[in-house]
Amino acid sequence: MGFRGSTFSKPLSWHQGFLILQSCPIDVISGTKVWKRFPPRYVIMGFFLIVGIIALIAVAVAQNHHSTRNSKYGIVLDAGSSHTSLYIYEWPAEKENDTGVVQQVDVCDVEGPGISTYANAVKKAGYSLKHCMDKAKEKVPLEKHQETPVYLGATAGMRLLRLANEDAAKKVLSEVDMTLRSYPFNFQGARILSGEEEGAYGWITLNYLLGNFKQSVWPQFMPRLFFSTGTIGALDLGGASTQITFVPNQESIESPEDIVNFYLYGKNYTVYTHSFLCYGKDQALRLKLLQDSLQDPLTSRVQDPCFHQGYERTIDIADLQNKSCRPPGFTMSSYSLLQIEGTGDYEKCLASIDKIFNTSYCPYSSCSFNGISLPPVSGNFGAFSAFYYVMKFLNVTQAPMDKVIETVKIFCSKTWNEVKTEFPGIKEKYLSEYCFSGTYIISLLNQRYNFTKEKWQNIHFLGKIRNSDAGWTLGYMLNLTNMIPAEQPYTRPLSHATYISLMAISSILVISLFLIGYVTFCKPKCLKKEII
Ligand SMILES: Nc1nc2c(ncn2[C@@H]2O[C@H](COP(=O)(O)OP(=O)(O)OP(=O)(O)O)[C@@H](O)[C@H]2O)c(=O)[nH]1
Ligand SMILES: [Ca+2]
Repeated sequence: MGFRGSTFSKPLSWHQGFLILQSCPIDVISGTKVWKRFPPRYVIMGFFLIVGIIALIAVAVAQNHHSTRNSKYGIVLDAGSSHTSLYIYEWPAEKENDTGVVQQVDVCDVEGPGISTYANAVKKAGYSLKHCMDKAKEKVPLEKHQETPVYLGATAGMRLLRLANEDAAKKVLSEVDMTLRSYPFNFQGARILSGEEEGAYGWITLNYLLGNFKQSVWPQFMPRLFFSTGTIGALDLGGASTQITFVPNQESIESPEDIVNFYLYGKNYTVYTHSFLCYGKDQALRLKLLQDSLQDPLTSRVQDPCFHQGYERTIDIADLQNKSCRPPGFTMSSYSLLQIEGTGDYEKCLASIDKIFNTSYCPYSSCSFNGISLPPVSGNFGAFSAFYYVMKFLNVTQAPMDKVIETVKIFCSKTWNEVKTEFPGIKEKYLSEYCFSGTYIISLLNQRYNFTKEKWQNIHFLGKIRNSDAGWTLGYMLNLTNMIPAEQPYTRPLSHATYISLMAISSILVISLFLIGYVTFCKPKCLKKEII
């Protein structure tokens, strides 16, 4: 490759060569091809700019590359009434106290039912967890095993077992404890959460993942009206219990036993939370079936509007008459099997569901049901677990309340054959109960919690937030690992990535402006004879 332009009568010094490259247009000849003429200084500018951008991208990538080297892990097992799930969380060790840095990296659903069903075969309770624990050993780097905390929290299923048979509950927990202790992690215990804990930790999870606890530094310079530092309420529908948790207007709080006070990131939160045992989706259905069977204690055949026309189910009454969850006015029935025949009628289903709630008395200015105080619901809510599974199936997670009611009404009126044909891949246990579940959710949210048509629009049905499942487990771990500081940790106004990017952009701008200014204002003359 050679250069053709001004002819050189004698060898050039490097300085003259540099001046030539800078100042006069030359032809770049490659082989026999003469490339387009263009001013070399633009070549130099472009070259430096490209090099600069590549360097900056490399810095940004290197800077943000998340190596597991400084990562920490935590494992939480959610031993629910219907099933157990194992969650693995990871976070950068150096950022422990920031909000929103912990993220869920894996979830394993344990095969089989919840651990409370192993009351008569306690060994299976521990054994059932092995597969997921073995997977966790592979997922968490070997060198981190010893420092990784493991927690098991059991919820309403075990609360009911403890009520019915405390000794069996203890045996199940000790089997689970023994199994988890046999793994190389830092086991921190297996215990039954209270309903209030389950509600409160679910609220913490939602607001942590949404970054609502972070008191942004900007409001100190900007009026608060530009930045909402509010929190979002939490609605959890499990199999055996349901929780409602939110920050109400302070003057509307009337039942101190439903209040939890948090001091997080330098701010006080007075949170209302209540857990309704026996009002999770599965137990509510059992309450309704028991209630229906009382209509005529002598007959064992019941027409049920919450199941589709043509659907039949035979239920063992003994199974229904779980000692802990019973409807008001319950009496033992004289027969052992209950035959259900579906009739598929939303309005009648709603009416039969109403009967499992006692709304005849309220010792407060406002109640949800069964004499429990409920301050007026206000603000945004995240609704997860079965609230989400059911609304997602019915495809109404974003729909207004009227549309939800219309959809459930139409779905309930379908015959069982139509439903099975339309949804061939759905588990029959779930598919047969969506009519009941959808109606139950409407009854609970609209009639019991008084989410009016307007307030319904503030309910966000969600399964995950930024890849982490909504639920109590993350909040539980954050609390037990002290990753939610009472005081607001010092945070720079800009995140590190934003700072680097801004620096990079301004450097490119400065360099470009300099080069443009140089090219524009000190136009070099073409090389005079005398330089050569
Ligand atoms: N339709 C549907 N239902 C589901 C799914 N997963 C769980 N469920 C049901 O939804 C209900 C709530 O599920 P979970 O939130 O896991 O309930 P849980 O934690 O076992 O119950 P609690 O101990 O009361 O919290 C139960 O009746 C489950 O059987 C799903 O993917 N689809
Ligand atoms: Ca649950």
